[in-house]
Amino acid sequence: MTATKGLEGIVAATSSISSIVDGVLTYRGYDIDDLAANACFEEVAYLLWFGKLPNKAELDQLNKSFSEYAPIPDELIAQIKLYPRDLNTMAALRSAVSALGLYDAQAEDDSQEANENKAVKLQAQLPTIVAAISRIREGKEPIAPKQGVSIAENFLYMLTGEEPSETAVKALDQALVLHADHELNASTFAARVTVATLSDIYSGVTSAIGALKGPLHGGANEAVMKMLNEIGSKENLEAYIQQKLDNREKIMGFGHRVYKNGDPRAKHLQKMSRELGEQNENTELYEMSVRIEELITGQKGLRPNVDFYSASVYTQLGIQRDLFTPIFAISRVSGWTAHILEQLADNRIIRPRAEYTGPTTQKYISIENR
Ligand SMILES: CC(=O)SCCNC(=O)CCNC(=O)[C@H](O)C(C)(C)COP(=O)(O)OP(=O)(O)OC[C@H]1O[C@@H](n2cnc3c(N)ncnc32)[C@H](O)[C@@H]1OP(=O)(O)O
Ligand SMILES: O=C([O-])CC(=O)C(=O)O
Repeated sequence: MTATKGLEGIVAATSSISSIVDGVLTYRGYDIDDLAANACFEEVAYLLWFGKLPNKAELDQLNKSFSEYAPIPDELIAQIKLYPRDLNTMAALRSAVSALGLYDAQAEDDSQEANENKAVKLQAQLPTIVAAISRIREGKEPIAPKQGVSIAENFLYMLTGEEPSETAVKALDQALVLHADHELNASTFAARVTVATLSDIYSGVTSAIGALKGPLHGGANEAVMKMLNEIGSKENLEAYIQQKLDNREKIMGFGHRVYKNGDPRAKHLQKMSRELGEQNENTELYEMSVRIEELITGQKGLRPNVDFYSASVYTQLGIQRDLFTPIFAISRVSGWTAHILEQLADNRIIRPRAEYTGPTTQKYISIENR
């Protein structure tokens, strides 16, 4: 038995949700470029869960369910108020989603119907939880979700209590579409492993949030912004990057296990970053990002992934850095739950083997003789 480090190249599941073939990403057979240009996030969530684009009545019904489920239990808000103010937002989200399951009477109902309903609930409630965490840690009261508006608009509204601009809603909506699913990435795999033991959907999503938090995965978008902040201005950029390269440090937001010739989502986020900069009449963050890309691609041959330009996009939308990865989760919960449903529809426990490399033929030594 020989292990493959990081399971590189191992095909560990069949899936009909999303695919990456020759650098082209599709959700249920629809090219991500097509969806990014034309679909709203709610349609994409429906597509991921149910395998087809919704018609008008189906989308209206889904939006109605999102509005109905978006409020979170008062008990959960009370718990979030007990979290430390200097919390890590992803740790708080992980804890809150785990607790959310306690307040769902359907949590242990493992019928397909109940699980589909829980997927919709989780999608509706994650934005409310993230906005509540953000406000409560600043000593503010959470803002109740609005009825009848999109997930992107509602989230931005719940952060500040102000009506977001049409540009901001459109940009966030497109970012949500781009982040919704990505085949067997680490967090989705974690979700599938968890529910494959026939554990519940809240446990699966809690596992996934824990996996997404790390800087080698979803946490990279915050790490990119930290780097841009550390660089500070264009004048410092070349020396900063060169030093990182000389020290053989990783440059966050670059490289990918599957894409070796570029992540198809990055160009959309790059365009969004440029357009937001032009509208704000300040393109410095965008220009710095482009220069970093030139240097890293030029010297290392590495291309930006989805996390690289999302950092400057979210910052230009006025969103705080430590909400970037929670926003990723707000989108990806659609994909996680679609994969959970798919796993459960044809389940087998996921239990690979390990190649043992420890000592052998040891004999027990009594404690006095050690
Ligand atoms: C949503 C997402 O999860 S997208 C990914 C987000 N993560 C990041 O942006 C973090 C930075 N990137 C990385 O750490 C990696 O590229 C990963 C985790 C994305 C992929 O990891 P792997 O598939 O294991 O790639 P691996 O680490 O084998 O990279 C191959 C080589 O490129 C180097 N490399 C990969 N990414 C980077 C990077 N961002 N900066 C510098 N060097 C890098 C590696 O050090 C390795 O070099 P070596 O062969 O000399 O040791
Ligand atoms: O697929 C991966 O390994 C990481 C990624 O880009 C994602 O989850 O969107």
